[in-house]
Amino acid sequence: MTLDAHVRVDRGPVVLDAALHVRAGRVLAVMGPNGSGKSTLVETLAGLLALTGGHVRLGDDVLADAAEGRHVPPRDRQLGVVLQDGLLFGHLSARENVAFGPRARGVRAAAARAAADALLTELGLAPHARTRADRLSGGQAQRVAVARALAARPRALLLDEPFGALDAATRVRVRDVVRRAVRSGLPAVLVTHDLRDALDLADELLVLEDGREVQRGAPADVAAAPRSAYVERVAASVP
Ligand SMILES: Nc1ncnc2c1ncn2[C@@H]1O[C@H](COP(=O)(O)OP(=O)(O)OP(=O)(O)O)[C@@H](O)[C@H]1O
Repeated sequence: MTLDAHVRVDRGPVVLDAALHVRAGRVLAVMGPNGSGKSTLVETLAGLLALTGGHVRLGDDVLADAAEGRHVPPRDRQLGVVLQDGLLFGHLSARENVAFGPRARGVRAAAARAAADALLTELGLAPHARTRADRLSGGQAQRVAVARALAARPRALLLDEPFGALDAATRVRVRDVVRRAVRSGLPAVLVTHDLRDALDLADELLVLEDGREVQRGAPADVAAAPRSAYVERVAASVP
């Protein structure tokens, strides 16, 4: 299953115009300065924003096409999405948040709970399975959001800064869980401000500035030959 998109979205001062092609089992990292359009890209792929031009396809499935006026609603896209504002159900426990998607798909309660617990354990959250989401720390909530995205048996992953609130050791652990999920056969788009995430996890790096692609390639190649001051700064941040 390949995620293939060319998205054009007019948003205030920035017009996002970006193309991507991510094969199953591969990760495309997206980096860029604040306001460059990274979240807009993820929200558009997820179906939360309408295209003003272009298309979003997943395998043979057309999720959006501006010319045809087609727009599949977010809940019908079967994507695992982590947005910047995690949007967990605050009154539900971590486990109930993660089990929510499988339950909605008709998985029986005990099986959904067991799957949620397995994911929470992998992500180091077993002690917090029963904690209400609104009582979790930022880094704990972020991991619950990752678990929830993976639990939904998605056809692709869209992750907007999913590691931002994590300490270094936890970050490595969560990256490993994401890597395994991707390698099982999902295309993934990962927005990050940390080049180490791209170097560690991504096959390709797309750099956006002002809504446009300024550089694209294997993460190490992009870092080795910066084509903008932003990329130069990012490359210098990793020894
Ligand atoms: N809800 C919104 N309504 C209108 N414009 C928005 C909205 N959210 C973001 N924008 C604008 O869209 C542009 C791109 O924002 P976006 O959030 O996609 O950037 P980003 O690259 O994800 O930034 P950051 O690194 O800060 O998360 C910015 O000019 C921003 O002001």
